[in-house]
Amino acid sequence: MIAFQNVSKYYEHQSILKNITFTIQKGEMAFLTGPSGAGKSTLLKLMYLAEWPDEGNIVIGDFQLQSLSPSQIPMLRRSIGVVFQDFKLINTLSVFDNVALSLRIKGVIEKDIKNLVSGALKRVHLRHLSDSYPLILSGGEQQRVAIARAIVTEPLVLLADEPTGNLDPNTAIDIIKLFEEINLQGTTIIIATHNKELFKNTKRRVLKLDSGSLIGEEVG
Ligand SMILES: Nc1ncnc2c1ncn2[C@@H]1O[C@H](COP(=O)(O)OP(=O)(O)OP(=O)(O)O)[C@@H](O)[C@H]1O
Repeated sequence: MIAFQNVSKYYEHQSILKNITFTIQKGEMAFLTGPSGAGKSTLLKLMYLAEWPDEGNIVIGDFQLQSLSPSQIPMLRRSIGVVFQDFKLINTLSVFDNVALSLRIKGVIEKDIKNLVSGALKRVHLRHLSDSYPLILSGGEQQRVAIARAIVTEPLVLLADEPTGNLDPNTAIDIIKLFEEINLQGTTIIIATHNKELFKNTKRRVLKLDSGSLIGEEVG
C-alpha cells in the first residue's frame, strides 16, 4: 500500500532523511516514533506531497510518486487525510462547516454533504456538537472535529502528525482508541509521535526514526 524505497531528503544540502526503506500494508495502523528533529514530520510530508523526495521512490496505493502526472497530484492528495497537533480548524466556521469545507470545494451537492458530514461526525462521536464553534470545544473535541474533516472524503490513508501533543494523557489515549475504530473500518493509518505511551500495548508496528535514519522497528 505504502512503500518507501531508498528515500532521501535534503534541506539546504543537509541530509534530513537518509535512505529510508519500509512498507505499510493496506489496512495497517502503524506508528512512527523518534526524538524531536528525527524527521517524522518530514517523512509524513513526503506522503501527502507537501515535500518531494530528492532520492528514491515512494509508492502510495496505485500512485508512483516519481512518475505522477500533474492531473494525478490532486487525486493523490484527495486520497490522503492529514491530522495535525494544532487541529488547524477554522474558528469562524461551525463544526459542521469545518468538516464540510473540503466537500464544498470539491463541488459535492449539499444533500450529499449533509449525509457525509453527519456520517463523519457520528464516527468521531460528535454529532451533538455539529452546530458548535471550535473555540468552545475541549482540545480532545477539536481534534475529533479535525479527524472527522480528514475522513469525510473517505481517504485510503490517514496520517497523523503528533495528534495528541496538545492533549492531556487520558484524552490522548481516547484519540488513539478513535484511530483504532477508524482503522477497523479499513483506513490505513500512520501516527507520528515521540510519546511512547501512545503505542504501548497497542500491538501495532512502531517504526523508529533517529537523526533521519530508520533504526529499526518494534511491536508496541
Ligand atoms: N523547511 C525546512 N528547512 C530546513 N530544515 C528543516 C525544514 N523542515 C524541517 N527541517 C529540519 O529537518 C529536521 C527534521 O525535522 P522534522 O520536523 O521532520 O522532525 P520531527 O521528528 O517531526 O521533529 P518534532 O517531533 O520536533 O516535530 C530538523 O532538524 C528540522 O530542523
